[in-house]
Amino acid sequence: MDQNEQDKLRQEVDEVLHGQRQPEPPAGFQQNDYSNIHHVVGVVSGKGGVGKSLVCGILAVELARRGARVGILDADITGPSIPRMMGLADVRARGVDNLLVPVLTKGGIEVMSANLVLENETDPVLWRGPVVAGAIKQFWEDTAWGELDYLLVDMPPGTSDVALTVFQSLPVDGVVIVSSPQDLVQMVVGKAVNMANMMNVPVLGLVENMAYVECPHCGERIYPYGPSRLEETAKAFDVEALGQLPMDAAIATACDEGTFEGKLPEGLLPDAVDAVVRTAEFMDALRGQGE
Ligand SMILES: Nc1ncnc2c1ncn2[C@@H]1O[C@H](COP(=O)(O)OP(=O)(O)OP(=O)(O)O)[C@@H](O)[C@H]1O
Repeated sequence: MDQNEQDKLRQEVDEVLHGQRQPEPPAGFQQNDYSNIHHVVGVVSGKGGVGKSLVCGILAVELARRGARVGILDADITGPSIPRMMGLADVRARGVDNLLVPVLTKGGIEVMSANLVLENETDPVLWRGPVVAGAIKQFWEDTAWGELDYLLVDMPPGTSDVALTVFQSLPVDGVVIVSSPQDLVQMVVGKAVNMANMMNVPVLGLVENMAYVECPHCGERIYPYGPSRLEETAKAFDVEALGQLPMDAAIATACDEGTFEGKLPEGLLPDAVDAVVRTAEFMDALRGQGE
């Protein structure tokens, strides 16, 4: 790099740092001729292990039960849990020509995940950020999704550069934020809300997972972390409260055994599912106006 180029670069960095200019986003990923994805909805969390994949799975199953064509893009490349949960732990995705073909669950949900292309489910994914971003690009550009009403993206936890790649490169209509009761207190959820706001991605609302335990005898709800702060937190960040899920050993077992899709009780998180459908209808109306 010669002196002129160095000076130009330094000036650009300076302008970005001092807020006079926005960094250039990478060009959006392109859909291929074998995919027609109408709506993309992300499921995010401020940190790992709070049940983001679980909520992603619930939304997928419930939307499919309502008759929608649904896919899940598991963008949690280094910690993919969707295939096992959906009973696909021993299945591998096929390739046709230069395209990957998503794997179908028993209920007809299309899934693409790093675990479906690795030789063994237990192989660790030790890829650096740009390689992980490349995998997400492949799962979008080089995967034959066919016609889908909804593609749910199980996002990597937290606010990493991979999460930024998804926001910047996929046409995300909105995100559902998942949190645990402790996150609501520690404001971890604020990071996820702020990230979505900074990326101009609408927040559909907030789900609180593991909010309570239900007594198996009398059905009483016990709140091990104290009274729920879902409503209060949602209000503080000006987002919708989309419901709570109990801590339930049956859910954990169904995720581990891969029987989730069949065993999931009907009608979980109805407000979250409605929010996804409403957003899709709104986006359709907007796009219709633009035509
Ligand atoms: N409500 C719940 N009741 C019982 N177990 C749960 C519940 N929610 C999640 N789990 C269990 O906790 C573990 C983590 O859940 P999950 O994979 O959905 O979290 P995640 O936020 O997607 O994690 P990661 O950050 O690794 O992507 C899983 O084993 C799951 O079965």
